[in-house]
Amino acid sequence: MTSPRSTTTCTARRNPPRRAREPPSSSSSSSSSTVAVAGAAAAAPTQIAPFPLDDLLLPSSSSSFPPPQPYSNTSDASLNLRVFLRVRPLDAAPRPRRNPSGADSKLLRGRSAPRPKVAKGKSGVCLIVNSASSVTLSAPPPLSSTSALLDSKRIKSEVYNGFSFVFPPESRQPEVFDRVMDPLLVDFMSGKSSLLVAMGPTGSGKTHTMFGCPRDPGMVPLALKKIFSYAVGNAARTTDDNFPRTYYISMFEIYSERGKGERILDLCPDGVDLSIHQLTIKGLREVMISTLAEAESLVACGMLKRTTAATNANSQSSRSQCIINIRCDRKSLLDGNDLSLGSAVLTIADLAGAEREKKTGNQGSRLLESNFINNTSMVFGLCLRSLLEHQKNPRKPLQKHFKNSLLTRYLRDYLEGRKRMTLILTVKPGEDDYLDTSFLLRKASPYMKIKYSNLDDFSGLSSQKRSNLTLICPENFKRRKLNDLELAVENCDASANEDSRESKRDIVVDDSEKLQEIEPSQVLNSSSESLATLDSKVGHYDDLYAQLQRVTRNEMIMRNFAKALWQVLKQYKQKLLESEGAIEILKETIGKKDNEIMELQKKLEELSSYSSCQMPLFVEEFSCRVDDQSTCHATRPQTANSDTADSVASSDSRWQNNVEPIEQGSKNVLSRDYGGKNIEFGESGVWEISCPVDLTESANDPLIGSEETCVEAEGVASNDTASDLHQIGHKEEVNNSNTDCSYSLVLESPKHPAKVQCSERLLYEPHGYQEINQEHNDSKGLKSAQSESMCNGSSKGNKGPILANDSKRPLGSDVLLNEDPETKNEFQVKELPEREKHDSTSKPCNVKKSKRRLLPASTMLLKEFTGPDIDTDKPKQERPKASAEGTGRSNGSISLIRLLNALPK
Ligand SMILES: Nc1ncnc2c1ncn2[C@@H]1O[C@H](COP(=O)(O)OP(=O)(O)OP(=O)(O)O)[C@@H](O)[C@H]1O
Repeated sequence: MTSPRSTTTCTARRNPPRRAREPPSSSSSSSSSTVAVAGAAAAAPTQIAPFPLDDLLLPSSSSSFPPPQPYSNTSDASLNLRVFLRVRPLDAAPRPRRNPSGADSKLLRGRSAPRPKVAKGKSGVCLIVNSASSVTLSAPPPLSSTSALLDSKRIKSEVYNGFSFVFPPESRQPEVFDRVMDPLLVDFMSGKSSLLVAMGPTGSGKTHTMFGCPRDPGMVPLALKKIFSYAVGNAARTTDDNFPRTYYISMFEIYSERGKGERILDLCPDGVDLSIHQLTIKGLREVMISTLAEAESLVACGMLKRTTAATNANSQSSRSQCIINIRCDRKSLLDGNDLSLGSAVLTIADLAGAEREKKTGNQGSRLLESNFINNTSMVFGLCLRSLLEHQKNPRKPLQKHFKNSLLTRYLRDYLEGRKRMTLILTVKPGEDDYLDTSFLLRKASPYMKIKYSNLDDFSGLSSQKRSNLTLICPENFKRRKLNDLELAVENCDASANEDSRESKRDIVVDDSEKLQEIEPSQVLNSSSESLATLDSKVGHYDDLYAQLQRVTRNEMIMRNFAKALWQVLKQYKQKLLESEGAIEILKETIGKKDNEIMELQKKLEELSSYSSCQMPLFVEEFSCRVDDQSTCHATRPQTANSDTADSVASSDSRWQNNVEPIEQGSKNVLSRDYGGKNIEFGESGVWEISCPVDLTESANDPLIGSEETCVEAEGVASNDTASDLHQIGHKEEVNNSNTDCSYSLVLESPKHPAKVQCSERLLYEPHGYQEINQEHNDSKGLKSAQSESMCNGSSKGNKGPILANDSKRPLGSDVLLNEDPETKNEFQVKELPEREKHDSTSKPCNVKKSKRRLLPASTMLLKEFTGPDIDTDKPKQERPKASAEGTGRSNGSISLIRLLNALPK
């Protein structure tokens, strides 16, 4: 640590040294006191007399403002961030400075400082101070008629209020000091760290406010002056505070040279480039000061060293973020102990002002500096905005914007709300400055809503501790360990009463509330220890108390976390139980299904026993019986080569050809079509129609049983309807030998001829065909006619019209069979002209396809047996081919036989 005297001979690195001027004093008395202070301080030791808080709270002599109140004494526990606004005088145009010469002037090397451009004829203002906390910002009138039109809908003026105080242009530095700096000083001397930041566009007066000039000193010189004046004043007094304070100053700037990243420069004499680690800057010199003169000299050297340059907006524009730290350390020197009782730091930051390239006219490296300055300002604003949003909605995480610049990394504690900060915004009220001013006010005015409710930066002085023990927290207790503190307590109080100490420690550790109840006077009376010793003990109890609070807070956090974890585990357990219940139900269902499968397998095994039996031959039968007992009966014979699917197909065709009208007595069957499933009745009467089994359908799929039964009737006469043809009943017959089966309908056609669509498909495994016998049975006399099945060679694939030319038909009628190209199985039956001549009673009919398809129960049952492999709705071509092995019989067919046997007769 360099002594202050050695630092007075500093070497200005960048800016040439200014001519030292006597700092002006507000009054002659203060001036004389300053001199006296300097003289006294020169002879005084480095430790400065204690700082009485009461003196600070006295009305300020330099102004008529009410006495400053320390922020921490405000009744509002969650004090908002204080945001002051200072409006620069409009006519305080920056005076162009002479170009700094010499090697120190790196930034202005090789060119003269440009004169700031002063707008001509624009003397209007855009900012008006309404009250002590409110301003109105008005947009300047548009320059052209076009922009006037465009801007006509814009908001002309905005009111910003809620500022802690608005300093009008005519306000003086001491007024600003009283409002802004004095309360900070009170806190600072009370052991609380704080930060004052000046923000604003370039040339708005930040540096002027913070540092001022020798004739008009700013916040820093005035603060130093006040600190040392009180220190010296109290040194002459007798005071009960035996702990003198020591003050240190450190200064540094963060700058960017030619855009090569951020750098830190120690502004103290002989300072070098530094680096930042966490919140501390490695190698930063801290100069202990004991007099005001030393402090002012040190600050002046630092300001001369600071990087500045001339721009169009400011002849001496700051090109870096400048930070000054004033630290107050308090130590106990009693009993030979050198024990730090805590320290507070007052940080003052003068940020470089945001710049617009258009205004500053910066180019080259100056433009790169502008980028760095604007970027830092933006990051600083982002940090505050994030803090505000986080406080509004704690679910929003506090963004880590501070990582993006060295300045914000250094000020992290303040930007995350752990330490108190004060903002002073500086603006220019000119119309030309409207954009800059508007931007700053819009961005920074919301920061007033930032609250300080959880500060962890309290370091105590003895007087403060005695009055409010619960608020005291050491400045740097984070860096201390509990064991060290206990050891320090023992060292500093070797002569203290052991019992008293133990009891106090127990009080602190066991019950913090009891500690608050201890009156310092009682402690003093009951103990022979000196006040200083007691204070040191209390300070260490505070450390313990802080540790205790931290442990308690951690315990609460862990407890809440455990509770939440327990709830989650309970929910998982409940879900697990539900899943186990569902698994049990599924197991039961599976067991039932297994039983059913077992039963079905047994049935199938029984059915498979039929496989050894000889499969009866196909019998296709068509019978049509009328009410007068006459029966038309057609039987298809078994063909010789019916073991194959082709033979079945051919037999199908023959059967189609075999469809013919049958005339029986007065009842005339005009036509019937097994394949087309159309039967037309020429006259009224009661008809029983027995639809035979369509064995041809079974040819391709032996697994399919009774496929469908469609019955539809409608009258053919013009006025008839389907209701004229009544279905009286039906029956299904299957003989015991399973060789034939039929589905019979009893229909009544009382008035007019009608047509009936009727079909039943019972699918057997093809085995063979018998000869077809057509019989006509009549109760009065048996008329039988046998005919061979006719095959005109058309197969299933034959799509052309088929002329049924069966010479052996009883009535010798020709029927034209048109194969439906879609289904290939349904045919339309039309009578030939010869048939019309032959039968005068016949009428042409309009054959319509069946529109209603009914699945018989047997089909559905068969589906149940055989499963999804059987799909009767599929076209025949898609079904699996039947096994050509005529001897074998599939399970489906066997199941079908059993089903048919089970049908009610
Ligand atoms: N309140 C004021 N009263 C009188 N003069 C002022 C006031 N504020 C600023 N000025 C003058 O305006 C000029 C620019 O001020 P200053 O250098 O402080 O601006 P700045 O905001 O620090 O700019 P930059 O960000 O570029 O450093 C200075 O010459 C200063 O004397």
